[in-house]
Amino acid sequence: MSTYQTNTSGDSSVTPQVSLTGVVERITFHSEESGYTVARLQSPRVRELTTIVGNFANIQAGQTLQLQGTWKEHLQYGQQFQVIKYSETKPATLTGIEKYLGSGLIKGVGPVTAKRIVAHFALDTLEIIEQDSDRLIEVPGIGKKRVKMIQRAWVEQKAIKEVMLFLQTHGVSTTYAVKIFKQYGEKSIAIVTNNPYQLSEDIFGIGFLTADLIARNLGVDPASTFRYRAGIKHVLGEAAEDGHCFLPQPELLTAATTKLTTQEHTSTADAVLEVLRTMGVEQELILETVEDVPLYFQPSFFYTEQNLAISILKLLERPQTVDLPRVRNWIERFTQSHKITLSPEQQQAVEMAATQRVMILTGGPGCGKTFCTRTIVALWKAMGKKIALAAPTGRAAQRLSEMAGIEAKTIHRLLEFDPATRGFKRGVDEPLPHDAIVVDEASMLDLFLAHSLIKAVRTDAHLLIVGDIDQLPSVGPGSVLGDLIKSSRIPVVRLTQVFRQAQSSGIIRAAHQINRGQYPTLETISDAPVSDCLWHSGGFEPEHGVQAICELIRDFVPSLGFDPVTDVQVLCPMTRGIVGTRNLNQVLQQLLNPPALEKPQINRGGDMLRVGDRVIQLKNDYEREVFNGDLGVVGSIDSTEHEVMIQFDNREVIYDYADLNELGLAWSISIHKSQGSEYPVVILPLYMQHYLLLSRNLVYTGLTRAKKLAIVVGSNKAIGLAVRQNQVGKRYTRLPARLGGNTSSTIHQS
Ligand SMILES: Nc1ncnc2c1ncn2[C@@H]1O[C@H](COP(=O)(O)OP(=O)(O)OP(=O)(O)O)[C@@H](O)[C@H]1O
Repeated sequence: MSTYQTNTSGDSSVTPQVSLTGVVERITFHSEESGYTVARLQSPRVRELTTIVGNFANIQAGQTLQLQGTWKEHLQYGQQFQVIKYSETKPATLTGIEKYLGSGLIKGVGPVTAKRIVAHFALDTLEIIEQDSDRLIEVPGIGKKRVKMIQRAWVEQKAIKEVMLFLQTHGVSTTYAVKIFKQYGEKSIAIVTNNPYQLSEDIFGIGFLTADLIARNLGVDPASTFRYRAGIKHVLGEAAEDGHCFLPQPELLTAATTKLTTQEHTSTADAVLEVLRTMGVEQELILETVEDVPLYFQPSFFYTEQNLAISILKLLERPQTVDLPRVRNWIERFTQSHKITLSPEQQQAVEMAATQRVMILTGGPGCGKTFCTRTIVALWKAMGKKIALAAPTGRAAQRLSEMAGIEAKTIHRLLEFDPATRGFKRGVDEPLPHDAIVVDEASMLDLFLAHSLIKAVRTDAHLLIVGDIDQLPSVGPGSVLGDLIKSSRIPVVRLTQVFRQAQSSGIIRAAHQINRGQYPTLETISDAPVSDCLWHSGGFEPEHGVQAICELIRDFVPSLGFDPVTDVQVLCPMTRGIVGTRNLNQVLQQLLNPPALEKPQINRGGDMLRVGDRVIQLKNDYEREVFNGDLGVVGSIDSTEHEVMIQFDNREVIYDYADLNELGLAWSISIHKSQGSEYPVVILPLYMQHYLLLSRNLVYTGLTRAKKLAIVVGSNKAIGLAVRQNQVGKRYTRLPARLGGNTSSTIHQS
């Protein structure tokens, strides 16, 4: 039996503490994050169920609890028992045991199996599972495989409980406790006690602040070098999340000093500098001094940037001998037979693809990048080259396949990612077998992916990098496409002419206007719109915007023949706020996928995830082969196996409950996450509440995700501000300098 203290602030001085015993009948609400729980308890000899409220680590229906707390009168819900402390005893009645076993506590045992087990072993059930679990084979319908599964799950849940108890007392939520356990197993407590900051390196979702809280609860000295090192790395990690490959010393010092100062401890720049220098000497960080400014890199960033530059220079070194008149002849015959005319810029690009090993093709929407790429692919085919097409995301690869008429792969797949080694099979030692490679949506290439790709390209192969430089930079660190162009080392063709077919599109016109810093032409919404690029003022307040978005999705969009559930994507500049993704997801879920009896759902940290919900993957998961930004739909929820099935395009992928924080609702997603994808209809809320994030390339990227219809919702002021703002999102990188490019300052902000 274990005793747990809950965090509820029961005012015991006013109402006396009393004891209460009972069996948990059902859980009304449980927050995985905080453990805050509302449950219904059946007490012996009491007819009515009691509502209990408090923080619980791992509460399950069927548990027998002994509680201490106070009675409270809740204005809305009446009398409740506010739990201060609780302990658990094993259930003692047949029904209690059955409920406990079947509550989902053990993977592999649902209510039906629980009934069978209890019918066989009666009151000895729990003792047998604990001490003589091989006997489970005696239960009809349970085979050897299931026995093994139950044995494993039983041991795991016991160990989890222990780890939970330890972590809860040190301020960690139950969700993270499960993740910590999954990562470290039985070593969890030892690792956390030894170095709580390890968690922030190993576990997705645990950052320095959570680790710091645990460390504080464990009594780690706030002035310890140990803590300072973790704080400095954390600041560099945060900078990487903002896209930087390094930080100059002054910025790093300021940020780390602030981060390391707490109520009990004041950190100083001198103290941080001392630790920073040691980290440099010990190569825990790489120090590079440029123009007298010390720059600090995480080692992997430094070496990757350096090696990427070396790989590119190597590709550029190999000369290419081509018979240019023959190429021109081929282009003439090709364009004549296909009855097309290439613009001079396009002609230049096609010739360059034959004569240069590496080149970049850039330009805005409708300028014919795809058209040109198709011609280049045809030329390469005619030259007898073995060709590969790739893009950073599944969606972008799919689009490229459709447009180019040959199979395109994600870069991960092209490079043959191996989940076992967490590395790519293709690389310097085993390069790609292709003679010519096209990589599309190159604005999404971050430092690491670009390096993995380029080092796998044979030095005698061709590489065509296609991308729109005005789009948002990659989610990951670096600004590779921009840097490659800036270095002036790689030949670039910029397509600038918008083709007639594209000129009629209001979306394309608005995108080019935004790029030039002009207020875009948007048609005010009406019942019979002419343009495909519309504007709805969205009222004065963000609340009105939410209402407007709902009405657009419910009434307007279907009136134009679009499906409100599958065709529309709401893209927001940010997560927080009333018109942020978090709130809109709640509202749109209610509108588009409301609760229903036939739709199972699970509570995930206070948010519901329901069958039919649109979801987005939030990190690269190489084992499941699902990548950051992939969209799917909740297909089914299995409360016995603790698993959720997500349908991604044509693939079903299973998630354990504990891994559900890899997913977020996607009725509304951030513009950043939408890169590389296109949707029939895009709704783009832009409000002054977003002003810190509003920028030209953000709105440009959001708008150009729309294939058939874009609706901007929000104030003119916010749209105007975004269009004028061209200076945000600068990133620290040294790639242009490493390529030996003509950069005025070598400490580069791309
Ligand atoms: N040389 C050309 N002659 C005739 N039409 C062209 C030519 N180049 C492009 N187009 C047409 O212009 C339109 C836009 O071209 P394309 O789709 O290749 O642009 P893009 O730069 O790839 O745009 P996006 O970035 O939006 O995908 C298409 O309808 C295409 O067929």
